[in-house]
Formats: sequence, structure tokens, C-alpha cells
Amino acid sequence: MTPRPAGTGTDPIRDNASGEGPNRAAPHDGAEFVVVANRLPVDKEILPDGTINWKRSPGGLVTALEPILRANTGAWVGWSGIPDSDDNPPDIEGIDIHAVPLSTQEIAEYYEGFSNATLWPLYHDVIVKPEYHREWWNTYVEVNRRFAEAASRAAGEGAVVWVQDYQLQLVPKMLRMLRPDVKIGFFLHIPFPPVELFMQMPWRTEIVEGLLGADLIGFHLPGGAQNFLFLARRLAGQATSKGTVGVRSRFGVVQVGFRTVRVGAFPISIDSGELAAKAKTKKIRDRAAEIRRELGNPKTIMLGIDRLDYTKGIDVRLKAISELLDEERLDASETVMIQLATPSRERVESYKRMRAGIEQLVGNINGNHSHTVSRPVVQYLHRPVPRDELIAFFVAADVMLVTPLRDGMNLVAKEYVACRSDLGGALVLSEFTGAAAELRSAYQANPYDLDGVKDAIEAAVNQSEHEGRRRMRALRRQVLTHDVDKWARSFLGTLSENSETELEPNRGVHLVEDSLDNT
Ligand SMILES: O=P(O)(O)OC[C@H]1O[C@H](O[C@H]2O[C@H](CO)[C@@H](O)[C@H](O)[C@H]2O)[C@H](O)[C@@H](O)[C@@H]1O
Ligand SMILES: Nc1ccn([C@@H]2O[C@H](COP(=O)(O)OP(=O)(O)O)[C@@H](O)[C@H]2O)c(=O)n1
Repeated sequence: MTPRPAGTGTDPIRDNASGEGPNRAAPHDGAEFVVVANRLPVDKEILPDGTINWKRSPGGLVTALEPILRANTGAWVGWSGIPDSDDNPPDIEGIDIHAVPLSTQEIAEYYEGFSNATLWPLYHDVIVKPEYHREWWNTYVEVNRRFAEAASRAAGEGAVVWVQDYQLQLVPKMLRMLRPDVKIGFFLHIPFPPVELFMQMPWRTEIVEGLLGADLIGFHLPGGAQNFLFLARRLAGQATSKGTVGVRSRFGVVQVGFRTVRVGAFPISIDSGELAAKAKTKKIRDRAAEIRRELGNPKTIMLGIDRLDYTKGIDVRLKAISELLDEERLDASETVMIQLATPSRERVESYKRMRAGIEQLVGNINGNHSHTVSRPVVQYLHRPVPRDELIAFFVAADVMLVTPLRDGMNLVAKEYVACRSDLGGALVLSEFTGAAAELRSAYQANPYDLDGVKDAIEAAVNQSEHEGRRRMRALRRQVLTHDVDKWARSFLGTLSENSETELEPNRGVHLVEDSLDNT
């Protein structure tokens, strides 16, 4: 691999790559396929006795990408999850790991600050107020540059580099400056917000231009792609297509000089076949039965599994359950709700407030409704849970509660469905998840309408066996035929089929430029 020098211009984002000068060196050694994501697939943990442990990173991005990387023998560029460490994990089979070190201050300003207290709330419909700080932005730029340089070192000549998510939106343009020879894809795992909200962002033009460094920009849903196309016209002044974007089809285009950038919708998924097979094993089935026994054989087990995040609507489902118990539409002696909450972004203020609120709700429900101290209505765990244990919970649960106020996709909903080859169980699903567009046979509800959520939970709890099997069959058809492999193949396939289009851009696509009436 040839180490790449840092960019030499005065403005790291606005510098224009000519493809000449010090970066135009001899052919590069390195991987043919590189994933660049904020996190590595494993997190480094230093135990109290000083020994180092590597554990699986939280969240759906890692769940989705790990199997693809293993299959492709590629490289993964990311952060190890703790300050000042550039240690690579000992051995991740089939994945060449490149750790990007972050200092304590960079974690505070780039990760907790700009990524998770500015972009995350802005892109999730300002559920909490985004904070805009110039020093956070400056650090975001610096750290994005470090990731771009690391990606440039990891990528072989003409490699495909797939940049992931909102933490790294400037990387496509920075990487293109360093390595005009590579093909760059970008995928956003969270919603892309409505134009009116995105316009709050003080550095909105830089972000749109950063993304336009990619050859293909992917979103979960067509709506996100269309919002982006509008902004590419309005903020970056580029000509774009204007027709509706389809799912894995009818891609939008942005003409950036001689380059054609494509914009599309690629809903992410899970390794459904593998999960379905695992959920059928005797070990998992036995453990699921044991969980039910441990809970006192209740008639109904309800389950929530999330990172502890205010977007996930954990409070919504707890309030709904509390009112259903008050109104005796649920019977506390027959019902147990399990909430597994993975610790997440614990130093961000809004996350601390939310945790306190949720734990108070759990306490209130248990105080008001539990019959005995040994059997609380709500069982709440605030810690990571091993994967096999998680699968056993999916198999044991009669009703899965997925109630986010906004969520890019929500893989948990798909995982539940994949685990139910017995056609048992019921899924209550927020309309404001990406998954809702595909999982039409779930009990869907608007999480802002508490009565609607209560009705959906009640219907799911009381469904007939016939109705439950009908719905689960339809859900499984969707999840098993649209797996993570299909997601990756559709994105990477679209990314690779391009040279024709570049020479003859946008055949048959009518491009429009921004004008005042062009909304
Ligand atoms: O890395 P963290 O700060 O601990 O957060 C975990 C991940 O959360 C987000 O996941 C999203 O990606 C999922 C897969 O596409 C999607 O289903 C979900 O709706 C999103 O919230 C985040 O986007 C990742 O970057 C984080 O690693
Ligand atoms: N305790 C937990 C909770 C979730 N998870 C996994 O984390 C992923 C969460 O993905 P998601 O798309 O639903 O939501 P985000 O956390 O990515 O926003 C799923 O694959 C869950 O199975 C886990 O491994 N352990």
C-alpha cells in the first residue's frame, strides 16, 4: 500500500482535485474493495484489570455490512470506539482492518458533537434541537479528512470504496481529490431530512458538495433521494433529473462538470436466511422456552430491542402499555414486557435526559401494576445482550414493539420477522421507520398518536391465530426475498455499471437547473 499525503490546499473541502500533482503517483497497492465507516465492526474495550477485549459494535450498520465484507475479502476503515487508539483487532477473518485513531477531543466534537448532537437530531426530524457549533464543524472536517486519507491508503488502484453514513459526508469529495482513480459509493443509513429542515444547517452547501464527490449516493427511501436532488440543484447549483426515484430503479442524476452522479433508493436489510436458520435450531428454541418459563409463563410476552436512543420511541410504547394497563385493556397478571436497551452515546446530554425519563416510566409502571416484587410487568435491561440470546428473545416474543419517532430503516423489525418461521408472533411497527414501506402487513401506527399505538398493540395481542399467520407469512415473504445481499448487490451493481453513462451522460433523462419556480 502507498501512504497518501494530506491535502495541500488551504480549504480542505473546496480544493478542486485536478488529478495531477503529488497525488498522481504510481499505481496503488491495496484492497479492491474498501468500506469506510465511522466504526469498525468490533469495539475495543479495556477491562478493569487492563486486559483488552474486542466486542461487536452496536447498531444496524455493522450488522448489515459485516457479512458483505467477509464475502468480499475487502478492507474496513473505521474507529475502534475508544480514544487515542490505532490498534487493529487481533484477527477478523476475511477483513483487513485499518483503525483510524480519534483523540478524546475529537470524539467529543466530531462524534458526540457534530455527528450526534447536530446531524443526528437534524436528520431525525429535530426530535431534539440540533446544536450548531463552529468548533464541532471544524473537527468534523478534520476527522473526515483523516478518514479520507486512511481510505486512500487502503484502496488499491481503481478500487471500489464504499463510504458509509452521516459521520463521513465530506469523505467522498476529499477522497476524490486524493484518488481520482477510485470509484466511490456513499450510503446514508439514517433518513435524509425534508429540505426545510436541512436548510437550517450552516454548512449545508459543503455537505451537499461533499456527497457529490461520490459516483453513486444511496438512501433507504426514494423520498430521501428526492430531497437530496432538490438540494443539489438549489445549493450546489447543479443540473439534476427531476422525475420520481424508484426503489433500486429510476435513479436520479446530478451532472457535476463532466461527471454524472447517480442518486438512488436502496432499502437495507439483514442476512435473513442465516438468521432464520439459526432461530430454528434446538438450542435457540430451548432457550426461548426457558425464557418464557423464567418469566412465569405469561400469556403474552411483549418485546422491545433498541439502542437507547430518543429516536426509537421507547417512551411511546411504555406510555401506551401504561395506559392499556390503567384501562384494563391489558391484564398485568398475564403480560410481561421486556425492554432490552443497548447503551448508546451516553455522554450526549439528550441521551442522558432520555434515559432518566425511560427509567422513570419503567419504575412507574412496575410500581403501579406489578402484582408481586418477584414479577415486574416491565423487565428492563440496560446492557448489550449476546446475539444468540437476542435471537431467543425474538423467538419467545408474542408481540414485538418497534415504535420509533423516526428511523432510517430499523433492522430489529426485520430480524423479528426472520426469526418467526413458526409464523407465530405479531409486529407493531411505527409508520416512521424505513421498514414500514416494506413491512405492510405489520400492525402499523403513528407514534405521535398514542391512541393509535394502543389500538395497534391491543389488536396485535388479541389477533386470531389465523390472522397472525396470514400477516407473518406476508412479512416473511418480503424479508426473506429482500436480504442484505440483495441490498449490497443492487448498490454495488449500480455503482459499477457506469462508464457508458459517463461518456453519454443521462441518455433519456431530462435535466433541470434551479430557478425560483423550480420547486
Ligand atoms: O455507532 P453508534 O453511534 O453506536 O450507533 C450505531 C449505529 O446507529 C445508526 O444505525 C442506522 O443504520 C441502520 C442500518 O442501516 C438502520 O437500520 C438504522 O435505522 C440507522 O439508525 C447509525 O446510522 C450508524 O452509523 C451507527 O453505527
Ligand atoms: N442489545 C442489542 C440490541 C440491538 N442489537 C442489534 O443492533 C442492530 C440495531 O439495528 P437497527 O437498524 O434496528 O437500529 P440502529 O441501532 O442501527 O439505529 C440490530 O441488528 C440488532 O439486532 C444487538 O445486537 N444487541
